[in-house]
Amino acid sequence: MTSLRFDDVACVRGGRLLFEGVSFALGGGEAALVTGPNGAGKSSLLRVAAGLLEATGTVERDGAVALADENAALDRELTLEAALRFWARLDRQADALASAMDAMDIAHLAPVPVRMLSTGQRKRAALTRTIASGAAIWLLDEPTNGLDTESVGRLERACAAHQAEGGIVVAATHLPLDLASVRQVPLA
Ligand SMILES: Nc1ncnc2c1ncn2[C@@H]1O[C@H](COP(=O)(O)OP(=O)(O)OP(=O)(O)O)[C@@H](O)[C@H]1O
Repeated sequence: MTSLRFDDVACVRGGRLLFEGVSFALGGGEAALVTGPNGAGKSSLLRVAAGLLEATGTVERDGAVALADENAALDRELTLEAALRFWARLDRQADALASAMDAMDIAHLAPVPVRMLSTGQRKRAALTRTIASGAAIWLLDEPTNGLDTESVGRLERACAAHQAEGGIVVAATHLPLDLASVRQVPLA
């Protein structure tokens, strides 16, 4: 059963305590919104959840994790489709790519080199990579940054579908994001 649990988690970065006493537990179908001012540690919390950053306390995850942050890691010289296909093959999810591209409405951008994409298009591409990953736990860092209203709706529907299939969504954001079965994780 997919799950993500933080119990009394604290994180120190650059000699500074970012957060402490963070506890929450998510099961399949549930979501969390991580909020707080600039520098509060939202991105750091997602990296802790992904196992990329050390913290004290207990972090338990059951399920594969996909982190969508500002580093989309898409080859700028490849076409969008080729860049996404590279990751989909590695994730053994080649069959999932077309529907993920449709979900974020980027199929028409398939032949465009990644370096020519606009900010919002690049963001939609990064989210497509997560949607196509097959991972049960999505960690989304400022996922609506740069997205137009329609794209925010598309992302919300993709999250709803993922949760309906038993997935978990954790989003760090300053902007509203409508997620089902959501709890707040405020960082001071
Ligand atoms: N590699 C690093 N080494 C040391 N300190 C870092 C490192 N990366 C980030 N920090 C610091 O950790 C703190 C929290 O950063 P983080 O990116 O997690 O905050 P955030 O809440 O996501 O901020 P924002 O709302 O601006 O995106 C900041 O003070 C930042 O300078």
